[in-house]
Formats: sequence, C-alpha cells, structure tokens
Amino acid sequence: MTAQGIYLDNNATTRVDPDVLAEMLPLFTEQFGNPSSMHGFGAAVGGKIEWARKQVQALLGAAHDSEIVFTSGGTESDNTAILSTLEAYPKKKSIVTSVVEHPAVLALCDYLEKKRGYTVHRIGVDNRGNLDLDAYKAALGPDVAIVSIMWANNETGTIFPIEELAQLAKAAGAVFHTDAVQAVGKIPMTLATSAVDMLSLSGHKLHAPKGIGALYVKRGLRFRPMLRGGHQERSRRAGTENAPGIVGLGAAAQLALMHMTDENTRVKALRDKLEQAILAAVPNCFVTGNPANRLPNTCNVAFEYIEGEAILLLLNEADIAASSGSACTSGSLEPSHVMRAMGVPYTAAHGATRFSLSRETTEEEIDRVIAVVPGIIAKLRSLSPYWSQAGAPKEFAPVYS
Ligand SMILES: Cc1ncc(COP(=O)(O)O)c(C=O)c1O
Ligand code: FES
Repeated sequence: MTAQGIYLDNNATTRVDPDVLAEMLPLFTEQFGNPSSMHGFGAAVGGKIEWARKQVQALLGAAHDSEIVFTSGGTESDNTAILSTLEAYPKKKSIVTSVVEHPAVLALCDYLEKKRGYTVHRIGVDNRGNLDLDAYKAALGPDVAIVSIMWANNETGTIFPIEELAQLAKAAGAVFHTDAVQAVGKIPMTLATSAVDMLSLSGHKLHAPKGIGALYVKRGLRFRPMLRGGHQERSRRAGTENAPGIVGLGAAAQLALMHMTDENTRVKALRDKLEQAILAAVPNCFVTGNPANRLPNTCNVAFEYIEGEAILLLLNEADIAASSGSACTSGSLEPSHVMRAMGVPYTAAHGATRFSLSRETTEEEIDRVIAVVPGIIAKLRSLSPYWSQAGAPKEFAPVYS
C-alpha cells in the first residue's frame, strides 16, 4: 500500500522499481556521455546500453542481443513493425490484425486503410475473447505483408495462441508481429525457437519508466527504419539513445525474469482470491475474457446495471485504484471496443472493471478490496434505475460461463 492507497491498475502503468531507479541515476549525472562519442565518457554509457540489451534478450529468450532495438515505447514499436514491413514488401497490400488490439495498432491500420489504400482484415473474437481461428486462416494469403496480433489483451488479460498464429502466418509468407506489451515480464517467452518475427514491449508496464520500450526484430528479417538520421541502434532507430531509460529497462527486465515464478504463483493466487471473493459476494457479475487462459495479474469483472465510472469513483474514495473497461471516462458513452467485440451486453459492459495486480500487491491489500467492493456495488445498485426496473435482476452470466 502506497501513500495514495491500493494500486490495482498495473496494466495502465507500473511503479518504477526502486532498484531500477538506482541503476538509472548514475546515467543522469556521472555517466552522461554520448554513447557514439570516441572517448571514455561515451564508452561507459555504450557498455551499459549493451548490458541492458542482453537483459531484454534474456527476458524474451531471444537468440541474439542484436535482435533488440530500443524505442520510445509500445506505440513506437508497434508503428515501426508495421510500417517497416509494409515498406519492405511494397507489392503486398493487405494487413491482418484483430478487433481487440490496442489503438497503437488499430488506429494505424485504420489510417493505412483509409489513406494508403491497404486492405485490413480485422479478425473477430468470441464471447470469451478467443480469436476466430477459421476467419484468421481464411484471411491469410499471398497479398498479406504483415500480421499484427497482440499476445495478451490489456483489458481482459486473455492470451492468444501466438505460436500457432505465427506459424500459420509464416506458412502463408507473411511477417508475424505481436504487440506483447502486456505479456512481457508476466509470462515466459522463448523467441529463439519461435516463429514470431517481431515483438513490441514497453518499459512502463514492467516497473521501468515511461517513454522507453523495445522492438524485437528476428535476425535476417527485412527491416526499414521509421526514424532516419544517425546510425544509432545499427541504423534501425536514429536518435541519441535514451540511455537512462534503456538501462532502466535492462534492470527491469532482469528483475522481471527473477520474479516470473512469483508472478505466476503468488500474484496469480491473489488475483484468484480477489476474483472468487467478488463473484461469491456480489450478485449479477461475471468475469470477462477467457478465465482459463489469461495473464496471471489481470481480472476484469463486469458488474451488471451500474456504471464503471461510478464504481471507480467510489473505489477511489476508498483509496483503491482500478480501471474501467468502458470508454466513458474518455468522453464517450460507448463501452470499450474489447467489450463490444466480445458481445458483452451493454448493461454489463458499462460496469466492466479491471483490477490489475503486480508483484508489489500484498494479501492485506487484496483483503481490503474484498471487504470494500460488495458494499460499493450494493450502494450503486440501490441508486440504479436499471437495477430496480430489473426487479429480480436478469441473469446474463450463463452465456459467458
Ligand atoms: C497492449 C498495449 N499495446 C501498446 C501500448 C502502448 O504502449 P506505450 O504506452 O509504451 O506507448 C499499451 C499501453 O497501454 C498496451 O497496453
Ligand atoms: S461507464 Fe460511464 S457511460 Fe458507461
């Protein structure tokens, strides 16, 4: 528990680990040289950057450290992967993606479709958030330059069968990119033996700072830089390196690897405890996404007949930070595209609430959330016109069980 309360919004961003910060600090004041410089100041920083690259390589289980390109974060990595591949294969005019991607992929695909004449196949999901494999296979063909499908969904934590998808893409002659921003550091990976060609990750989702990330580019893949200029990052990403951020990402990758077992045992057990207690204590709520195949830290519960926004406000009053699956907080009355894609009824989608834990979450915190949530939901329902109209509230849960 921090001074501001209980933080269960780790899929939005995480706290920088104090050990990560400690690794970064000398890069601001003592080791401030430009890594491209031909003197000791520069060489010291260059050495640190190469150390960080090896840590990210280890976390991804990649074959070569040269396959890691540092970027400014998940959005830049996603944009670079797609734009690079389209430029490398100018004759191919189709892209395959999913309806539940992050805007870093979806908005770019919308743009490429509307302004650049590309054909975009957006593969749908079932009511558990699982990808429509038949539609995916049907969309693959000789005209597809790149497939970009996320490893795990940020709202529900649902994990896609990335290896299978990558192999199918490869067989069809397409480059396979995955936005693994939510998956990296939470589940083990061995890219060295994988068909994945490109992978995006972001530092601030794994206890490194905001504004640093990486793109994995498999050795031998055709690559065209998005930023042109100096020869940094082997000419794949021009611009003087964000050395403190890179070193922070390296330190965070090292820690994530060390804590991988904890994430998949203790953190997962806390998530399950929270979820089971809420489901047992609160009527008319259900878990969205695929409970059997998702990130160990994420739990998204849809509370019927109430607004996610109101739930968040009352949680905030109780010093608990969570997140709403609905987009109303961003000025729209529409529920999120992920909830809509899964066909979650409006009466439930508006009440979708995401609790995302981290290795810093304690049992005491989870116990407090368990104690507070049922009262908040009951209070809001007592004020909700939909709830009283519903009388004995309608049961949507069987559709999703
Ligand atoms: C799945 C996914 N992709 C991409 C991003 C964007 O990453 P960044 O904030 O580092 O640009 C996020 C962050 O919310 C995300 O959850
Ligand atoms: S949560 Fe506010 S409009 Fe749906």
